Amino acid sequence: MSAKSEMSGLIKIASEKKGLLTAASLFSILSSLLQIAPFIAVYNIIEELLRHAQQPASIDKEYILYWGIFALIALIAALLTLYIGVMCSHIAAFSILYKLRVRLAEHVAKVPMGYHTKTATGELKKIIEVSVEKIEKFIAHQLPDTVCAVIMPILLLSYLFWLDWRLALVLLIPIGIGFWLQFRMFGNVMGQTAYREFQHAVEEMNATGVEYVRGMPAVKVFGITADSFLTFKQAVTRYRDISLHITDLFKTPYSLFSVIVSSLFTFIIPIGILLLSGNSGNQSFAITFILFLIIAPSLSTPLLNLMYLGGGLREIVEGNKRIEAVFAEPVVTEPVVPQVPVSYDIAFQHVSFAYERKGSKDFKSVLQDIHFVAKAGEMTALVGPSGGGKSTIANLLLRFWDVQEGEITIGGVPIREMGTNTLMETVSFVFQDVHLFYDTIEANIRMGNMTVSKEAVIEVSKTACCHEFIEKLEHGYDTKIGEGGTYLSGGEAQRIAIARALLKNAPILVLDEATAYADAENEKKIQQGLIELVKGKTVLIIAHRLSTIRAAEQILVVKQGEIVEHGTHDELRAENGLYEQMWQAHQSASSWRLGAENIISSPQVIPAGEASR
Ligand SMILES: Nc1ncnc2c1ncn2[C@@H]1O[C@H](COP(=O)(O)OP(=O)(O)OP(=O)(O)O)[C@@H](O)[C@H]1O
Repeated sequence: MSAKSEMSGLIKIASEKKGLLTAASLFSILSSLLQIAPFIAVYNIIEELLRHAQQPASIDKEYILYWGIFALIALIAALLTLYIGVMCSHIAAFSILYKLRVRLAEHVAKVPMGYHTKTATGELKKIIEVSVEKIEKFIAHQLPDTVCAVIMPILLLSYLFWLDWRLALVLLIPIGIGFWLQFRMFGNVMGQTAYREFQHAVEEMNATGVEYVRGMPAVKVFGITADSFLTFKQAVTRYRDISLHITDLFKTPYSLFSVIVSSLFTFIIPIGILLLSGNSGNQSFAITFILFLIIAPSLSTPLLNLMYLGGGLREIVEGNKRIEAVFAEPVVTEPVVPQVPVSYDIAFQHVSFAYERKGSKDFKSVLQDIHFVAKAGEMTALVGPSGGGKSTIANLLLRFWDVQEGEITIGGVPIREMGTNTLMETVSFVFQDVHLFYDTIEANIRMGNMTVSKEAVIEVSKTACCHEFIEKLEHGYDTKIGEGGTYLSGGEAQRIAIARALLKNAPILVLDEATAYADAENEKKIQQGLIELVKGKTVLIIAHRLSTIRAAEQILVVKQGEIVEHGTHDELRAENGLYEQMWQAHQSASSWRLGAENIISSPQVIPAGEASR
């Protein structure tokens, strides 16, 4: 991407508040102009002092006072206009930021859910927080600062040219060298690549640092061989190497630039003395020369600022690219006239699906020709080895991704024709990894249905076997999750999620390893409650513990993206195929885990994948 098109994205964002930003720039220029005024005052004061150097008594004190007051007023006005300019740019920045964040959040809510599984939450959080914050830096600071850094030297140089073109011309030499050095640092491909690599190294180090801290238990157990430790170590080493490379690359141009730009007056001293020596009686030239010596250092500040702005700009451009990448994610297509199903059979019709590999246009085929009907009012179970594609089948029902081949229908209506809202109202989902919000337990359960009574909340909680432990908490249903040390175990969180899904009372219920964390006793209780509550609903259940789906009207055995067997528990056992092997492994694992007596009727955890191997 060219620098021009990189910048155009930022300019487009900034143009949303064109009026305010134009005002900010105008005030910035005005402030730059007013900052020159004290130099004019100094020039006139020095001139008056030198003119009467032989007879100090004849110095026009009023004249000096006049220019003194002029300089003071100009300085106050410069500060005031700078303040107004900064206010305008900040108001513009924060309202743009607000809109940008809202637009991002709205867009993120509209992209297929699959996007959230491939994009790490931390990455998205960083884009919404950090990258957007950088836009603030650009609009509120960079834009007015750049205007100032460009306009101020132009105005000063014009004034100096007007005073004495020969000395001003000499000043252009170091300034020209300065710009050339700037270009060498940030403008050329090598500098840009190095800077981009440096940015990536910083991000990688931050990300792996977080991972390292999160994975501390594994690091403690596996020590320096723990993956997160090694990756973090590599990231730190890479950061060191690229920092050294950048330092090496920039050390000469950076030092030269700083030295040259900070000592502009050293360039005019020899020329000034030369001109003065050939013109020793010219007092007015002497004053001009002094003024040049005073003004030249003030040219350094905006020029040095330009250099820092150049470096900062790259960071902002990179941040903006990330924001644009989020906006470029296609949203779920919504039908023009959404259809509402009247019955709730789920049908997968010759569905094939492949995941897009991250960062490439390659696809990884995961499901091939999946064809089945999950009848309304019945329980359909998906079982099979790990990685076979069970969760993918369940996720496709919620349009996490759209299928590449075939069709998924509910009550005969293709899910693409239903509209997201109708689909979400029709299907209730309990994931293996539950997310609970930082809110009360009751609010977390009510998410599924805001209008029901407290009694109904308690009722579903009893069914999901969470009422008992909620009652034991200090504030019962009003306990805020995550506050005052209230943290729930995986099993407890899952039971709350089941209660939430039950309260939603949607005609279709999908349970993806919903009771995986429950102990055998609780699982049995939840099952009994569920049997009552799911009567009349279409249930799609994924379970590794085969005992939990024994009663399902239909069991589909999924292996390597295909349905290899289907039938009831008894039919599948009679087939003597993969299901029977899994069942046998499951049975022996249960007796091995629990002992020969089989104290609890429901067997213990053993992943089907392991069992089938
Ligand atoms: N978001 C994703 N992007 C790319 N590949 C994925 C994604 N999710 C799953 N896969 C891959 O798709 C295949 C099927 O995964 P899926 O989770 O559907 O299997 P599963 O049968 O539910 O497994 P398990 O029983 O272990 O939960 C696996 O090879 C997995 O690596």
